[in-house]
Amino acid sequence: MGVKLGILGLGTVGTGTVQLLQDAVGRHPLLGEIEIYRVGVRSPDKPRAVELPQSVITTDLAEIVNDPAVDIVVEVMGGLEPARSLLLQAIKNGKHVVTANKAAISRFGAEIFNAANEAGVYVMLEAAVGGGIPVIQPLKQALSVNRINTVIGIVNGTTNYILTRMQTEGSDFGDVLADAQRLGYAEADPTADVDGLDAADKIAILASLGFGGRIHLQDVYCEGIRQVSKTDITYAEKLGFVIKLLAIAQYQNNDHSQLSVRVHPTFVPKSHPLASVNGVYNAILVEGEPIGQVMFFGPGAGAGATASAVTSDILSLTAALKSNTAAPNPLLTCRHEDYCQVTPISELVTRFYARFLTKDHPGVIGKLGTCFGNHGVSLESVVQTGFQGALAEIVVVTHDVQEGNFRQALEEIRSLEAIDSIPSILRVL
Ligand SMILES: NC(=O)C1=CN([C@@H]2O[C@H](COP(=O)(O)OP(=O)(O)OC[C@H]3O[C@@H](n4cnc5c(N)ncnc54)[C@H](OP(=O)(O)O)[C@@H]3O)[C@@H](O)[C@H]2O)C=CC1
Ligand SMILES: N[C@@H](CC=O)C(=O)O
Ligand code: NA
Repeated sequence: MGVKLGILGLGTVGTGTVQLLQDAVGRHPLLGEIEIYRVGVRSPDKPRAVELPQSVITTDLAEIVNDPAVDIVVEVMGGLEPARSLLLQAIKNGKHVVTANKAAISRFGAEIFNAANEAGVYVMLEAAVGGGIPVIQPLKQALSVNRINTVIGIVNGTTNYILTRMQTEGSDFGDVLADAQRLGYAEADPTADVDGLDAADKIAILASLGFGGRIHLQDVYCEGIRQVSKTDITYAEKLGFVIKLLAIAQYQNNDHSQLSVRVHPTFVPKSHPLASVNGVYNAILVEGEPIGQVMFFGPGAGAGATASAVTSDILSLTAALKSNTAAPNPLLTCRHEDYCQVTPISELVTRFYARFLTKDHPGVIGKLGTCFGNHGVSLESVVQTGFQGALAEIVVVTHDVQEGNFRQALEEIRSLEAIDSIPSILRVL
């Protein structure tokens, strides 16, 4: 007997998934056993890129998760509610679940996974991080024998696409964002992409898998790309860097009591493997013992890529249903009960890039140096390249410094009469 899917949502990802399932020839033979049984949408009369019998489509999503005939619920509708309630209801009804919804998992993961463990069903989420890149399954299975000490990646396709085009074409932020929306990369509300919130959801999920405990989303430090200007992109280029929105989960100095989880635009040295990841591509670099470094690279958003991840989860569940064993597979379930202790951003040790606009007074660079020195911040380079109107532009890159000390130095610098403004402060990898 076929495995019956109830799909919630027929937008970018839902449509891609249906297209893949309807075109099964040459793919895994088990796909032939999967039936698209019900599909839930908001607007049934919307023109669709896929053909489905009218009887399959419904606007009553509760009916899908409560239908005893449905084996697997595929949640590709997005948003927090009603997605959360529908997922929980499906689980309560004993259905396995596939979701691409990192926003719901990063916020309600504990509730959802506890319910799933209690009901003896699986929650699969390969599409939730890195789009089509297989990264959840490797962290849960193949890499889980390693002690992980770093997960660092470019995990938002929209912002990587925007930064790449700003860098290569000098394009304006707004125009490029509109293109990312048209291409189906951006979230329904692109604020989640641009302000780093989508990447924060994703690194919370990856950190949880890599570091053996749940993550409170509010512990993830998050900055987006709104403040990244063409001027900073040009300085980065001159200094041998590119600017990337990085999501990082890492033990500081190999100290397991110091887990830092954060998202921010970052100066990445051009020689670093993440520096050449451009456009909608994502990459996740995992460092563990004994394996060393492993990097996952591929398309991080878009219909086909994300459908590949969703359908691979559907396939794994189909195989589990077919194998008919009662005991849950411990490699597919969530084993976490406790939360990780996350170190505050003020304790981060990193390098910084800062750009200052100053009055053209003699001795300004010396005064900056004194303020930094007062707080133990040592400078790697100081450059004064030009003027913005009547104001001189000074750029500094520091050596490693504790963030709290750096911020205190900036406070002192802000109070200097010669300082007009500090338009940019970015961390350096
Ligand atoms: N787009 C991408 O590249 C990626 C997206 N994701 C995630 O996948 C999920 C889906 O994203 P995406 O496909 O882009 O989103 P879309 O906005 O394109 O599609 C959402 C779909 O869900 C339906 N829907 C939404 N809310 C309701 C509701 N309350 N009742 C009934 N139907 C509803 C919509 O119906 P209708 O069509 O009638 O409006 C639409 O078909 C999100 O969680 C997203 O974060 C993950 C990886 C990549
Ligand atoms: N909006 C997201 C979609 C995939 O998760 C992105 O741009 O990466
Ligand atoms: Na993935």
